[in-house]
Amino acid sequence: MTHVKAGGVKLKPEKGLNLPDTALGLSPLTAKDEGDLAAVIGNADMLGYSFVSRPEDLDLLEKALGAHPPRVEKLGLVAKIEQPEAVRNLPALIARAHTLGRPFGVMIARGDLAAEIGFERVAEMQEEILWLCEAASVPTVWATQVLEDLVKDGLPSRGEMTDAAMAARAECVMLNKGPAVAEAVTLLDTLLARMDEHIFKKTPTLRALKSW
Ligand SMILES: Nc1ncnc2c1ncn2[C@@H]1O[C@H](COP(=O)(O)OP(=O)(O)O)[C@@H](O)[C@H]1O
Ligand SMILES: C=C(OP(=O)(O)O)C(=O)O
Repeated sequence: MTHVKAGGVKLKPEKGLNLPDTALGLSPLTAKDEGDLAAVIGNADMLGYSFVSRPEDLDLLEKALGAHPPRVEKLGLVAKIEQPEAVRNLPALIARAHTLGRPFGVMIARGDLAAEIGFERVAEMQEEILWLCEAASVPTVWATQVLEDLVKDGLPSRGEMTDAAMAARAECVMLNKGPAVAEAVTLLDTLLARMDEHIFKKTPTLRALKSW
């Protein structure tokens, strides 16, 4: 441990650990995930795939889904982009996803992404993900800590209002759970409607892409 808030913090149980400089060689599809697939297929409209980083990861999931015939074409797939490798491989991931014949989207999973690439690089990588996805007509989800102070404590910070408004550049926004999540939905609705009149997506400078 090299850095901690003044006064210290308690590590909560079952928290994940990120080891950004280590190739863990973990599969993004665990035995538990495979066991849960039947319930997902039976109940959900889409499936969020955490720590997907290579096109082969998509094949792995597709194969596991194939074990539950008939094929559910309509089950959407959302690739949660949370590692530098996933940003680097995003064009290949999108190309492979387009062969699968199911709705496909990308989540900018800023929680793990920040832990993996460093907080100071998140905005930059977020841009890169938005550019690539716009070019490929892949819908994006602006996720993690959106209006977090409002959702948790009932009052938004100034900074998070701007972040939430900028979410208009994605096709979808994810809110995390909390007591004031209903207020956040109402506020987001207003904010995004205002931004709709204001901007259309983004104006990329199309600099050379380099995720890491
Ligand atoms: N580099 C990695 N770091 C952490 N988890 C990984 C990694 N690669 C694959 N995984 C898999 O992803 C799972 C974590 O998924 P999950 O907890 O759903 O993540 P999220 O934070 O996106 O919700 C782990 O069970 C693990 O098997
Ligand atoms: C969306 C994310 O994952 P989780 O589902 O763990 O919040 C994230 O890491 O930002």
